[in-house]
Amino acid sequence: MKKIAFIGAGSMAEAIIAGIVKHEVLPANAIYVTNHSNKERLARLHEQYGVTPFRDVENIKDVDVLIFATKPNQIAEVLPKYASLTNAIIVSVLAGTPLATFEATFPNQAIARVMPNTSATIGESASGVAWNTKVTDEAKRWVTSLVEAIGIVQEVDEEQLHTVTGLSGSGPAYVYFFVEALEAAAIQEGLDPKTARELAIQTIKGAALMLDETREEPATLRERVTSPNGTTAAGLDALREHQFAETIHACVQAAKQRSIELGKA
Ligand SMILES: NC(=O)C1=CN([C@@H]2O[C@H](COP(=O)(O)OP(=O)(O)OC[C@H]3O[C@@H](n4cnc5c(N)ncnc54)[C@H](O)[C@@H]3O)[C@@H](O)[C@H]2O)C=CC1
Ligand SMILES: O=C(O)[C@@H]1CCC=N1
Repeated sequence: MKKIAFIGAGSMAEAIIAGIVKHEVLPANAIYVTNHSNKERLARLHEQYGVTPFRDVENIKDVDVLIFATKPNQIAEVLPKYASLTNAIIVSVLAGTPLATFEATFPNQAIARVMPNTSATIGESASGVAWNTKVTDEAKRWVTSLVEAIGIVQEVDEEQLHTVTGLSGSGPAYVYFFVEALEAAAIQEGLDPKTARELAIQTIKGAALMLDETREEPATLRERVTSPNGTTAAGLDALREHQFAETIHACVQAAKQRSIELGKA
């Protein structure tokens, strides 16, 4: 039986654990998890998902896949503790941090850099993956099956992971921010909060499902909503006047740039 271990038990680790457990990729007790010091959080993860908390590397010496999910600035302190686990496939979900950082500790091992997002919680992550040169077909298959359990995955060059982070790693937050703004605007323009929330959620959900299920061009779907000289045209004109596309470009570029900086820290 395969055994995997998470080093770091924060939002991203929990989202991946939730997805893996829900899709029964592995028995929950074959998923080991540790964190810096928060015992209550590990106990809660055990209660909620059935995963196995651990403190000592001895408990996971036969682990098949080791998933690093600490913050980028915590990894230097963490890596030496796991240097003895030379049989494990290494997976990192850290933003920015290059494969080379992991290769310094695990020079002969298969290593995958994965950039998931928190929609992994419900099996809807949009993930990117890049591999090191030591990766075998079997390791690729294994990591891919884990990442597919939490959503879809696109293979990219390592350098492109910075852009993937700016698009889909951080992307859920942009969508939530958009919904916050949409709701606030609707409330200011006369709706009550509950009605604004329900309509905003269903609008995002319906539009996302239309994109996914019809596979039509976003521009085609947009045009179908937009009657000549109608309400949507007026709304879109206001977005253009306020530099919507330029704002989104600045957003993705800033997140990409921050990923590059995190990788150099
Ligand atoms: N939150 C998100 O949406 C996404 C996060 N990521 C990446 O995932 C990683 C984790 O992010 P979050 O879960 O949001 O952070 P977080 O702060 O919630 O979790 C970090 C975890 O690392 C643990 N940790 C710190 N030092 C440790 C040590 N010495 N030994 C063992 N565990 C230690 C902490 O106790 C905590 O459980 C980051 O590198 C981030 O770039 C990637 C994609 C999306
Ligand atoms: O904000 C961050 O740095 C992490 C990486 C991608 C999403 N959250």
